[in-house]
Amino acid sequence: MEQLIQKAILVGVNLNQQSDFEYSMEELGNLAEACDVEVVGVVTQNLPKVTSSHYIGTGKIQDVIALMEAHEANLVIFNDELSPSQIRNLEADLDCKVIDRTILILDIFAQRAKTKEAQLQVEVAQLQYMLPRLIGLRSSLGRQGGGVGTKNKGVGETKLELDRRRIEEKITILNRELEQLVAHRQTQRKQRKKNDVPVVSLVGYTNAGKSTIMNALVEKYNPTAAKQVFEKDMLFATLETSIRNIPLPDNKSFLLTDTVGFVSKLPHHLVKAFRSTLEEVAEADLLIHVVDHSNPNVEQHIEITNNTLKDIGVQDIETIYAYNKSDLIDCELPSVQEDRVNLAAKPRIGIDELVGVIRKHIFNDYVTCEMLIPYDKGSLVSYFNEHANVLDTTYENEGTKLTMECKAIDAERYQEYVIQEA
Ligand SMILES: Nc1nc2c(ncn2[C@@H]2O[C@H](COP(=O)(O)OP(=O)(O)OP(=O)(O)O)[C@@H](O)[C@H]2O)c(=O)[nH]1
Repeated sequence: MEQLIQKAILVGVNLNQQSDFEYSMEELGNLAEACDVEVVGVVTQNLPKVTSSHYIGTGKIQDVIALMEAHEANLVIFNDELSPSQIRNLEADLDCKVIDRTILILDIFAQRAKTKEAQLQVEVAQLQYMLPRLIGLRSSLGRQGGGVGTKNKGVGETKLELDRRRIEEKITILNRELEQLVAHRQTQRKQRKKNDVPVVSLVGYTNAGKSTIMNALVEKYNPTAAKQVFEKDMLFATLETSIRNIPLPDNKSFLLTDTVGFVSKLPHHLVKAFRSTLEEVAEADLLIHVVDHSNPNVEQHIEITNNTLKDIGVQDIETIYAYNKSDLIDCELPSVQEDRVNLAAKPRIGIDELVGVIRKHIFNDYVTCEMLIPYDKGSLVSYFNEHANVLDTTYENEGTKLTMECKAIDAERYQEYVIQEA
């Protein structure tokens, strides 16, 4: 089927002079591009309060019509979530399809979802969004085909024909299917906890380079591991959580997880639907907050990520900052300052430095010590060989002498054998 080229006008209302308004419009443009929509014009309005019937004032509607005619646009995208009646009124006046930021993000997620779990999560979010809008949508069914792209494989015309009850039933069925998948993942997570391997989670704004950092670490420390994770220059390339083991040369290891990237105003239904995926982050021992150092909006990206983390209940987890893509700007590379590393994951610069900072955090409850363990306590030597980082073993008259980095708690427990502690 031939794909219609979508040319869009973006519309935003700056309520009470918000300081991040311009940035939020720029982000809307990026989201539209991620959906293969060409942005041909932008209309903005400063308002103390949006109008309940059309969101923007009548004069601005004329501006939108004029721009649409000048650029042959066939789509109008609003920067905020619209009510069903606003969409209906706007479509009647503008005589074209009108969508909002939420639908746009849901659309991108629908296109990107690859695993069964992500597909179910997106579908639930789409149906939840549609539910209160059903009445409004029925009257303009022909136009409101659930998003911008013909590629959208989520809620399409056929689904919109379902009545409210059938949609509710569908949501229940999907949630049940999801529960089973989630239960499986929770079992795996419990197992990991039991194994006592620290979990480190990559978080950050979409496209910051999380997957690239993961691939760089896997390539260096675990090259025989499963396939590389998907890295691509597009928003929300990663929607699913991938987990890789990172074994370090001194027998220590940690698990690294990569998950969905964030963007401002991430739709509420979507965050809710993805909660199970994001739970991985909530249970991490350490977060690596990845930022695109070359992006002029880096401060906003950090704030958006921190706010989203707060929304999903992730607080009080130790965090280090990875200023990625530092090759694209003029700065010292690599460099480490306390909990921050400047690196460039793509050309593989600063990976060791990042691992150094990770180590400092996750293995910081270890102490270096020497123990002299009597020969009749052979099982203790085996224990340390398994649970500590043994640097040297010698056999003395009185017993086995281990020089090692062990858990501080073990050094305390077996204090009677400690002959030297650093
Ligand atoms: N120049 C440069 N480009 C990089 C660097 N790291 C990543 N990139 C590029 O940035 C783009 C995004 O990288 P990803 O690793 O997919 O980003 P992500 O954070 O996983 O993205 P989402 O899945 O959208 O959350 C890709 O085109 C990468 O090749 C870097 O250090 N330098």
